[in-house]
Amino acid sequence: MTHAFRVDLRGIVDLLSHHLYATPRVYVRELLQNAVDAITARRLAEPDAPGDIWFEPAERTGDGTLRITDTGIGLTEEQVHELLATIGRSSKRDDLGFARHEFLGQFGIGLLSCFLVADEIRVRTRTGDGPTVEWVGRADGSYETTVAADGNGRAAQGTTVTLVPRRGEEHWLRERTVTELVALYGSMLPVAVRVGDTVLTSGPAPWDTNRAESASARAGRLAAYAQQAFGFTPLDVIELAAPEAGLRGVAFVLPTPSNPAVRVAHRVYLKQMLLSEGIEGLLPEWAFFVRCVVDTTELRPTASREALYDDSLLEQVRQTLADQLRGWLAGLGASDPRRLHEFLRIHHLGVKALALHDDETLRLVYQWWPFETNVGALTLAEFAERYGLVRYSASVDEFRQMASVSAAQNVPLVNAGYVYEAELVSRLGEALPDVAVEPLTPADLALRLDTLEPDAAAAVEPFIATAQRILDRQGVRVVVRRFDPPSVPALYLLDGDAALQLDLRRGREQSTDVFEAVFDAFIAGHEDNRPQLVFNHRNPLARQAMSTGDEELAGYAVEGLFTQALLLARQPLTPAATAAMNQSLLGLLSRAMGAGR
Ligand SMILES: Nc1ncnc2c1ncn2[C@@H]1O[C@H](COP(=O)(O)OP(=O)(O)OP(=O)(O)O)[C@@H](O)[C@H]1O
Repeated sequence: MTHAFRVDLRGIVDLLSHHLYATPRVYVRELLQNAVDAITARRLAEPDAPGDIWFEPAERTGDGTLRITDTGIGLTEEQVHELLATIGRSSKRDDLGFARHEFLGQFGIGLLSCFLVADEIRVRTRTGDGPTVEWVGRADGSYETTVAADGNGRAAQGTTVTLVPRRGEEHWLRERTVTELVALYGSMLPVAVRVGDTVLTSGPAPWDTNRAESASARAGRLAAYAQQAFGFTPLDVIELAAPEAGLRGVAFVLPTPSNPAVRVAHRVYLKQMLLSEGIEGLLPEWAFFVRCVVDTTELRPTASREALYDDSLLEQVRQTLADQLRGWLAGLGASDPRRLHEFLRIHHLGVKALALHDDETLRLVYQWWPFETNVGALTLAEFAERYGLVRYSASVDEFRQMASVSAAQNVPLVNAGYVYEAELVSRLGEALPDVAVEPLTPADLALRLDTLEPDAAAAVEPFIATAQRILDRQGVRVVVRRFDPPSVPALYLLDGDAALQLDLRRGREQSTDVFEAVFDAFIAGHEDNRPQLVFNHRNPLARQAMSTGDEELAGYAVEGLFTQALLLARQPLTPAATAAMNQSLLGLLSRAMGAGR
């Protein structure tokens, strides 16, 4: 024997309230939507039928209930049983079960959201010349249907829904809340919506064009809209259109930096009714510098109406809108460089992220974004024009170590150590074939420092041996070179490999016996990858330290110059380095004051 499923309405309401809808506010949206759909359905056969929706909040009805009346198509008694009392049944799907294009609803569950705030839903409805049908549905799952006696029916075709509040939820049905929610969801609807005596529909969408309006008046109006809707005055407004999804709208460029890790939520209307203010995924991830408001006729909502269904149409729309944002950005360089500068100052992170995948944006960064270099702030275009080769450091630390020395050696250097920059600069070579780029690491720089003449090299051997013995415990390799500027006595050079080796050595020092062998395996064969301390033979003080016969003094000088070089390279002082600094400072002080010997 076949049985039909039975549904526990209490369970369903709990499911809706706790898992489907984010807030009870949506009950207003669902009621509005049903009223609009009913008017649409009536107008299919009767194009001039009235289109009015009227909310009477608790203060007005006087008995704590909320009434909402529409001039829509209404329902017959049979339809009431079939549609109102059957969860999941909707009149807005075609014979094949697809959502019908002209309607907002489709799932056949929206009315249930009223149980988030009401214990009882009463419907009085009349279609054509038929009798008025009354339906009362309760949150416990029971319902009754009656046909109103002659003389007690509705005067006109349409439907009135009355919500009897649930205990503790009465505030949802009061005038202030209802007005706020109707204005939020319904202000752009093409039918007249009233709460009490106040009309809350405010006509066309903000982005609709009006021939009588000047461009600056339009810009001012849209800016005012952004201020009221989102609380900021946009840096610029970008027009959006994706005809494949019947989508129109605007993107407001944020006037302050936004966090790229946080996806921006957009305000999306579906057939002129607000779907949600928190729709994500409308734009590609890199577009975190705009907030949009759009209306679409074709994109599909999920059943909760809190999100858009992520299908191929949405993917296509994302591409279309991405192209429009890119086009705006590219055009700004030509039309309004000042604004572009301002935009880049605020949103360079987003633009750089985009430039990683998009050549046009990469060219924009190349042309307009000022990089830190060791010859002042320059755009890459200016840098390439002046020096031919774009030599760059891929880390801020390495740039700091190399900046002054490489400048003194006529090696102009770009700091590409900030987020995305190294990848961007290295991509320049592929995207712009005329631009030559080359990374520079401290190890490369060390190779460019002049070695000593054989005699001089032999003379400093004993010093190198002493210095190396002292600095072995610091994990650095001692080298003597000649380089500019002569004012720098010693240079601490640490590149990526050396940094890894240093970490491994520190790890080994702190590890237990078991892991020592593991660390050793990684360290083996990489002894020469230690950071280098390069003494400058051109620096008088360094040379004095190299030639003094006083071994104690030389030792203090080595430790002192080492810690100074470490600090100049903005490296952290390890306990061993701190000990070396103290020893050197105290030793030198005591020598200077003649207390030692
Ligand atoms: N004001 C109304 N006038 C006429 N019919 C209505 C009205 N409200 C609801 N109905 C009927 O009841 C059905 C169920 O409504 P419900 O809101 O639960 O679902 P839906 O609007 O079809 O879909 P969705 O779950 O996407 O909102 C509708 O399909 C419609 O036929």
